[in-house]
Amino acid sequence: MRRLVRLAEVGPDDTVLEIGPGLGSMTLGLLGTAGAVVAVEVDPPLAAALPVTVAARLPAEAAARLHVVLADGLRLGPADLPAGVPAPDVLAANLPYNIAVPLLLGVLERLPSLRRGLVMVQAEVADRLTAPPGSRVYGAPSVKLAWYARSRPAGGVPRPVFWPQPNVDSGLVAFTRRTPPAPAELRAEVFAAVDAAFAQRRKTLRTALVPWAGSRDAATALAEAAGVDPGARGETLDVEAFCRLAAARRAAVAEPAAATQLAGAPAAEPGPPD
Ligand SMILES: C[S@@+](CC[C@H](N)C(=O)[O-])C[C@H]1O[C@@H](n2cnc3c(N)ncnc32)[C@H](O)[C@@H]1O
Repeated sequence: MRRLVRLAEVGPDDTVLEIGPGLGSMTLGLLGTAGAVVAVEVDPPLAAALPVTVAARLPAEAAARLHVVLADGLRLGPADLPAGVPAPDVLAANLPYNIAVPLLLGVLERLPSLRRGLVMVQAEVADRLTAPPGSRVYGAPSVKLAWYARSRPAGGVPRPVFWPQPNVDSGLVAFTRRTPPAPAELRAEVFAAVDAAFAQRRKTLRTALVPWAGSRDAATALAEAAGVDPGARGETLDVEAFCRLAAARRAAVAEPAAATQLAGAPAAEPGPPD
């Protein structure tokens, strides 16, 4: 946990968002350097115990920089953040592993103040989140994270450093927010194309995109309009190519002739990112 805190490189100008502080081992470290820590805990007894733990171990000045929020990180939005505290610019967290991907993508979507972060997740999830196109583990989480941020693996965390020892390995993911590769209003359509492409990842785009495009012909036409080989698989496409696919579909739906071809294709509804 000390390594995570050190690698997060937080300073007195940073407000750190920690999701799932649990017993507070990481919170204590973060309070050593951060200007403020907003710790979001869903479990009421743990949320109540955290300020007590911190007050018992740190000087009052440091304890005063902790702001505990009793909330579900999966629904966390700006309205849940403490008043009078600068909005968090850094996410530093040992995320609950079973919901790490939707937690990460969700806070990047709903909290635009987050500029960078370092999270600990299950090792396989770290590999998937940071995988480049063409990699065996590249998938929907990789593309969706690439919409929001540049990411990189920041090292593995072997089981024996934990007590009790978990039955999975852990990995760190560092990220820095980027300007999204397409306008925000296209995000749901891009993610719908991504979900379709990876729902059948061994299939070519002309087949895998049928549920999204409406038909095989429409999927082929959209891929060609986007400058993408319809015979390629989704795992070869970067986020920019998925943006071109989504833009092609938007354009086709807006055009009556193409809309006829695309009849029956479900429109992407704005929704949660994962
Ligand atoms: C330190 S994290 C995860 C630890 C470890 N990586 C794992 O997955 O087992 C565990 C903490 O996250 C909290 N937690 C779980 N789900 C949460 C959620 N949706 N929002 C905020 N906190 C959550 C739990 O109550 C617990 O205190």
